[in-house]
Amino acid sequence: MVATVILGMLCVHLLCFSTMFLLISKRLDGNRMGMEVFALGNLLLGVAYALQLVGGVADHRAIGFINHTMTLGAPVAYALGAARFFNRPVPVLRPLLAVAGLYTAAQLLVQFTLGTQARHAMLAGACALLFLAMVVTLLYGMRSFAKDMRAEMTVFAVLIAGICGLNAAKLVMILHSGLPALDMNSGFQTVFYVYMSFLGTVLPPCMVWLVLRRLTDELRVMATQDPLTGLLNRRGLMACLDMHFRSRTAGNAHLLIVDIDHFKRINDTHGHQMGDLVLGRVAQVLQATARKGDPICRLGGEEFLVVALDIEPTGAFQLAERLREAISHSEVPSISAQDPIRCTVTIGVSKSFSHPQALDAVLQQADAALYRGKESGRDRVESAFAPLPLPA
Ligand SMILES: Nc1nc2c(ncn2[C@@H]2O[C@H](COP(=O)(O)OP(=O)(O)OP(=O)(O)O)[C@@H](O)[C@H]2O)c(=O)[nH]1
Repeated sequence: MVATVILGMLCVHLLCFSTMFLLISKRLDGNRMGMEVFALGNLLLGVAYALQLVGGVADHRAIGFINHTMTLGAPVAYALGAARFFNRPVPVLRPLLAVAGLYTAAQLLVQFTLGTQARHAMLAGACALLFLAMVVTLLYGMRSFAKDMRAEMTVFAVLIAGICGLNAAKLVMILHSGLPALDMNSGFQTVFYVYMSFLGTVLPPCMVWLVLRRLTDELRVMATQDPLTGLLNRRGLMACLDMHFRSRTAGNAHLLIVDIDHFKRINDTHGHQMGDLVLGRVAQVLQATARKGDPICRLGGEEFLVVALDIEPTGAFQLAERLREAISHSEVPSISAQDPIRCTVTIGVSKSFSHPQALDAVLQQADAALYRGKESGRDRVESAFAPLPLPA
């Protein structure tokens, strides 16, 4: 009786959360993060349990076969949904239909050769294996594709290991005691459905949490990154500097403004699309040439900022020279099969600074130096401090 009531509540739970997942997936235009597939998984399991309530556990009519196929289809759907959550573009309907077809055929074969007991044992065994595969994938994911979600993956692995163990126990009990092991009044069935009900309550909020995490991570990136070049934007740079100067050991920094020369001419001659490629190339060269860890940002248009951290004025000037030279030697293949495009940059270097609030002041210094560089003929480095002799 207890297990039957729990099963009924579990049905309602699964179907309600199926609707909720579907609504969430409709709101997630573009990347649905697999929510529509999780909705399908819940629907399959909810309907399977509803059929079980109607026909009884050991039903060997058509309804029992459909129930088993749907029960097995649910974890397959969850696994496909998880793959989509981790950006694997897996198909859903075809694999599910294939599993349904194959499993129904296997059920018919087992039923007519070995009987109902073997068919139930097969379901418990297949579910245990599927859940075991999920636990292994989750443990592997913690070390590879889901490194940033270790805590969440651990929770999922522990919860799914529980249902894997219960299915394995069910298999052993069916093989040992036959169909009476499936009696809804038995202690085992009560434990089984209490645990399933616990999963049905705990897992959906965990799923919603994962989606929320993904969305907030994406928002954070969008708020701090320049979409064209993937470099930081001004807000991202401020956050980086805040973090850097919070450290007690942080030394002085210098700000470099890098401005592409005659960029308007590149746009006018080769088109805006080519101009965008040049911006991307300059961004790559800056990243490859500057020291690892030095924040680089696109200020807007054809202006970039590089913050050289923990550096003396001579070093900052030398870095600016290195950047200027690397950019003047780099090429962007032309879309229209003409000669590759080259560009030069003029760089203004600020005086040293040691706190993030100085950003506006050092920007002005570097900007004034940049202006002098443009006035003096471009493709050069100017600094806000006294000219330094460059090493031979
Ligand atoms: N392709 C492309 N062009 C942009 C973008 N943002 C700004 N621009 C263009 O960049 C050009 C900047 O021109 P100017 O400010 O006159 O500078 P410049 O031609 O590089 O001249 P100097 O800096 O004096 O050497 C303008 O034509 C803008 O339309 C962008 O995201 N993509």
